[in-house]
Amino acid sequence: MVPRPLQQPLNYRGGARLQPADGGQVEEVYEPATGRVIAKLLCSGEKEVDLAVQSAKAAFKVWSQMSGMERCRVLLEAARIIREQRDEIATLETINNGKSIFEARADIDVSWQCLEYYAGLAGSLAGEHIQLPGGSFGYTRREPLGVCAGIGAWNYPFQIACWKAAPALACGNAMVFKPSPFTPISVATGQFLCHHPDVAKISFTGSVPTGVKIMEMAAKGIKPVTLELGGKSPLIIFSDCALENAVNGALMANFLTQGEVCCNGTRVFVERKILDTFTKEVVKRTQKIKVGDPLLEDTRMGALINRPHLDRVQNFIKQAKEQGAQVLCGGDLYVPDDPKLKNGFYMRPCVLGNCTDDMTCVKEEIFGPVMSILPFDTEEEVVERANNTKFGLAGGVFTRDIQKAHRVVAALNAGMCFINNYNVSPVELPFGGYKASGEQCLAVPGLGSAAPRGGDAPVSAVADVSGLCCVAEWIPRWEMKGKLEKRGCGFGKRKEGDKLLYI
Ligand SMILES: NC(=O)C1=CN([C@@H]2O[C@H](COP(=O)(O)OP(=O)(O)OC[C@H]3O[C@@H](n4cnc5c(N)ncnc54)[C@H](O)[C@@H]3O)[C@@H](O)[C@H]2O)C=CC1
Repeated sequence: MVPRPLQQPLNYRGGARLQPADGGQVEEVYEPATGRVIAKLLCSGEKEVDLAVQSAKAAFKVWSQMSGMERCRVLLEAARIIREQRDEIATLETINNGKSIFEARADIDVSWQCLEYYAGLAGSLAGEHIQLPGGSFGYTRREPLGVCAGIGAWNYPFQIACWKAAPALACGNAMVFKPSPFTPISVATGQFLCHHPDVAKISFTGSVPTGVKIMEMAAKGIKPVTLELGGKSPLIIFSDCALENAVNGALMANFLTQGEVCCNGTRVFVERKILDTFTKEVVKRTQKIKVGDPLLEDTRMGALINRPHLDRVQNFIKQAKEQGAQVLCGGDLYVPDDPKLKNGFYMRPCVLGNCTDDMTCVKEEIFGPVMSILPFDTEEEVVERANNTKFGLAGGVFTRDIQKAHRVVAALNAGMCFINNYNVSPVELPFGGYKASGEQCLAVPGLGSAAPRGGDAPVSAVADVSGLCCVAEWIPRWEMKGKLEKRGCGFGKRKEGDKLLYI
């Protein structure tokens, strides 16, 4: 595992890679798999942010005047380049993030598919013609906002950049994107962006506390924001489920990307009648997950993002034990045999039993590979408990009773629901949540129930971006049954009374 040394500066603006014009504080970037420093990052200051925004503003003048079809061609070309370099980008993503190469490849596929999807929409964005009395008429135009700022989290670095950029660009906006390097200066960079008078909209993915700050900053400039924040989603397993599929779903819902996924279903409610059987099977399967070098093809769980985050996840487990939860498997640090990985940030995936709703591990987002199992007795009870959270990002139900399935997901206060499946997010569907999970969305007629992610037009709302799980490839990871045909079981939910069923 030899990462190529960075040959060029990281900042990209005005068509070239450049060192930041100011800031200049050096931060070390770690490789999660080995714990070693793989790059030194020169942080960007206020002047650099301004130069990036000015560059985007100049690009906006040209880009916004292009027709949708012209923008479509450019986006398709970008998608093609990413597709051709998929393996190389995925390798860098794995080195950078610690997730398995298997997952990283799927993330890159999602990224180019997202660009293709919005390229396809760009040519058909249109306003409306409205008849008025006496033969008069009015019309609406879809207009881009200007320069949009995208601020991303670290768990899906490349994908988040594409999710935010693709819809913004398709609609004629320009974008300045700031990834997450985990530094105080990077926060300042984000703040400069949010406060910049030439930034018209902010699209943010990250934690709830930062989301609150972003909203406060945006309010000062009266800028629209789109927030994709954290979650603590419920996964409800009824006794009439197909057990093996439900077990697979629980693994998928908890251990994807080392558990560092906002929409993971980490509160696993299991109907008491099957609690023992289900738990035993989940533990057995969890113990078989291959943890280790993320660049190896058969690795199914890589390293967590960094040491402080690993410590944080470990603390959640310690606290869970103190509060009475029982560690049924995993939760301990893992040191791979390969000596070059011995300083990596690994842990074994953890299943917690004996959990109750008031425990910290059940209430707070851990953002690591920790599943909490909670028994329940009735449908009414479990729906109430599932909704008893400050979050509302996703939810899942496993049952053979299709009426019950739809009844329960309709009752969940969650932006995305899965039936007999989990973490399937085709690009055509909206992605976002309720309550502190932060989505602010607008339905877009003609674009499905898309929600704006990356910048949109004031008179027209805009396109959304959704992550696209490459279903056919994802599912075999946990050996879920059904593969593509299971797609018919999922659906996205935009707001009450406006649900999008997809078949
Ligand atoms: N709902 C969704 O779609 C997703 C949500 N997330 C959430 O993201 C969180 C983990 O990501 P982190 O990177 O740790 O989140 P974070 O909130 O610490 O940082 C996110 C980004 O905001 C920047 N930032 C931090 N403080 C800022 C400030 N005051 N002003 C402007 N920018 C600032 C960071 O540098 C980074 O680029 C989890 O809570 C997770 O649930 C992650 C992925 C997807």
